[in-house]
Amino acid sequence: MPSKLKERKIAIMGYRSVGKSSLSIQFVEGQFVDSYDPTIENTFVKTTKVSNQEYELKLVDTAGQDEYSILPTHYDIHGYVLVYSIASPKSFEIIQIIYDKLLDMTGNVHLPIVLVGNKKDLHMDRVVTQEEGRKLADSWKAVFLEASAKQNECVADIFHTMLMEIEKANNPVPNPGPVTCSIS
Ligand SMILES: Nc1nc2c(ncn2[C@@H]2O[C@H](COP(=O)(O)OP(=O)(O)OP(=O)(O)O)[C@@H](O)[C@H]2O)c(=O)[nH]1
Repeated sequence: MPSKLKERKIAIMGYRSVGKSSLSIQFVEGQFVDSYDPTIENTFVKTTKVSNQEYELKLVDTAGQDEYSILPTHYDIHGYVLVYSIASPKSFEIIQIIYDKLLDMTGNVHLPIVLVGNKKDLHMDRVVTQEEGRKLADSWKAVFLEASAKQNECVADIFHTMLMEIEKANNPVPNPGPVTCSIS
């Protein structure tokens, strides 16, 4: 018997211009837009299936944050996708500040988080190594992925992994197995 549709809300956070909107649009609409249009706040909705469970996924694409930003408050967020660009050291610095603020804001010691190093297609401009990203995610006990919204690499994995992390947080069960794009 098919299980009931579950509703899940995910916030996508990170420094300006790291590709939060591009990842959302790639996942929801299957396209990449090369122009840059700063986001105020946008919500995307998509139904998707993971491990035989149907989800209605609401993606809250937030306005880019910096070290001085007050994080947007939503009380019904199930998980957080934290994005930096592998070509921007500043965005990697900021993601750590955002993480600290998130823990402060929610009062939780552990949140379902997927850390994403986006723009992995920009090989020549890489300044944040895979190792640095993985280490940071390990320190948070979060999942780490590198992705490219431009080349649609590992984009669906981000959101599917996020849903699995939320499931795990809600009812700890044995790990369903590795995801192709996760780096551990
Ligand atoms: N090469 C490359 N460029 C990307 C990728 N993802 C996004 N971009 C580009 O980076 C710029 C910023 O992308 P956005 O998706 O608007 O970034 P954002 O994080 O939503 O930006 P804010 O709304 O300011 O927070 C745009 O010019 C995109 O085309 C990627 O994977 N590879």
